[in-house]
Amino acid sequence: MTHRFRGLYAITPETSRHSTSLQDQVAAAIQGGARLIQYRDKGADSSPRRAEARALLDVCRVAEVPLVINDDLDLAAAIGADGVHLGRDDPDPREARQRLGPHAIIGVSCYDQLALAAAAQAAGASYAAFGSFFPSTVKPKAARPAPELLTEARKRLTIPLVAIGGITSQNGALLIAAGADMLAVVTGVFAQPDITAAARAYTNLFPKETPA
Ligand SMILES: Cc1ncc(COP(=O)(O)OP(=O)(O)O)c(N)n1
Ligand SMILES: Cc1ncsc1CCOP(=O)(O)O
Ligand SMILES: [Mg+2]
Repeated sequence: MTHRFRGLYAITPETSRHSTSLQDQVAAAIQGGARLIQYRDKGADSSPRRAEARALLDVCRVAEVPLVINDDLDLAAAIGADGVHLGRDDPDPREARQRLGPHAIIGVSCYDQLALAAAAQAAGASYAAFGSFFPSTVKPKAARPAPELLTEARKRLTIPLVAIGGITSQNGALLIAAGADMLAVVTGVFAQPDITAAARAYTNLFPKETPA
């Protein structure tokens, strides 16, 4: 069986609200092999966000690809999403685990800090995310770890490792070689004219797993 946390992790862009179009974009990313989808909307307006998240959950359920909600534990619980991604300004991972249950995906941002990742693992996180490894227009002020952080994290942690930030299909391979299980990407997938082809280019960076 292919590992659940291996491959492209596609994170939705913040665009004007056209939920049909966002659904189509996510479907295209899944078509290109995305293994995990995150709905990331930093807007304050919770009502359209709920509708959009529900619509994406429909797409993800049909494709049997998990949907994670960024920041908003209440929204994740309300729509029955597969999990939530939490950063330093977000709810505690222990609370999320309690609310969403033992099988939920609880992702935690660890920036450039191994200590945060160790704490996240102890708190029941499903994966630890590090980055931004490269300059990102989505989060220009993010911490900038070296890829070697992934190698160190691999030695110290047992949970899967997600790399994020300015990742392209050219620079992604070095992060996988350093220890990343997943590449989390916004621009390199969703700002491209052919989303499926763009997603496929990341998917192809991961060696195909042969059935046992
Ligand atoms: C997979 C993944 N990694 C990191 C982040 C960033 O989370 P956070 O630091 O909470 O910042 P916002 O995304 O909420 O602006 C993420 N969303 N996903
Ligand atoms: C949410 C987030 N956290 C660190 S970098 C980043 C944005 C990633 O977007 P992109 O893949 O376009 O650089
Ligand atoms: Mg956050």
